[in-house]
Amino acid sequence: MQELQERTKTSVRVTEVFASIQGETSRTGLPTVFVRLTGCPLRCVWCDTEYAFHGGRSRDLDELIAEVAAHGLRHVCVTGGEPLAQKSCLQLLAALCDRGFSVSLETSGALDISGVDARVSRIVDLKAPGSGEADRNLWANLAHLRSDDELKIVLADEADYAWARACIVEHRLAERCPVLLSPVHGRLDPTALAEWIVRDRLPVRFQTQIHKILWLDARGR
Ligand SMILES: C[S@@+](CC[C@H](N)C(=O)[O-])C[C@H]1O[C@@H](n2cnc3c(N)ncnc32)[C@H](O)[C@@H]1O
Ligand SMILES: Nc1nc2[nH]cc(C(=O)O)c2c(=O)[nH]1
Ligand code: SF4
Ligand SMILES: [Mg+2]
Repeated sequence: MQELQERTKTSVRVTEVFASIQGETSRTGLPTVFVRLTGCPLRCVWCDTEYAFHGGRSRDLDELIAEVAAHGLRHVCVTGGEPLAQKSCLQLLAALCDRGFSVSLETSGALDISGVDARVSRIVDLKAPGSGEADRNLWANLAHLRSDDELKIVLADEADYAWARACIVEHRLAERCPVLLSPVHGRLDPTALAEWIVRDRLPVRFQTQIHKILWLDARGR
């Protein structure tokens, strides 16, 4: 019996668990526990989290949730790597919701979001051409978005901005959920992006990664 229980225990591969200030999305500024899952099938050229592509440690779900709870915070952000690349991520998200946490998920937009627990706020990236991964966008995800989800487009240059603007019109993105536009850190001038958004009266929210103002590119922050 003991042996059977061991075998049926759910596990998930994790790179790091840490407490920080949420640096992105409309939850920006909230003290949050981050659970960074290992592995990603994409290779965005500007990715700031390449250290999560490999390695990590296989963690039992109950034990992982106990570690999250020990931080004593209400908000939890599951990210990666690409969290949805591991099937057990869906169980992790549901279990965190069951435990009463307010949960957000950061996902690339290349994997199906339809199986994610409805209590989770899903932050879905649309990959612009400058990422090198625009072919991976799963456009069918758009139909699953709810008002408490968010779309995020990270922009490397003005061509990416023009692409994002066209997408917003063509796919009526702003009618589905809030849309965030973010500069690639250290590459696109945030002021230029802010000015384009105001100039074009774009129905989006400008964001930058505030954790990089606070802690630069430190890991686990
Ligand atoms: C590291 S990813 C992990 C989650 C998922 N794989 C994704 O791409 O959404 C978390 C967020 O960081 C953003 N990001 C990664 N590198 C960045 C950079 N250099 N500048 C700005 N945002 C970046 C991604 O676009 C994504 O929104
Ligand atoms: N402080 C902080 N906020 C974040 N929001 C989303 C992050 C991510 O890597 O997905 C992140 C991160 O890595 N650090
Ligand atoms: S999908 Fe996310 S984790 Fe994967 S390479 Fe792109 S930004 Fe990095
Ligand atoms: Mg990050």
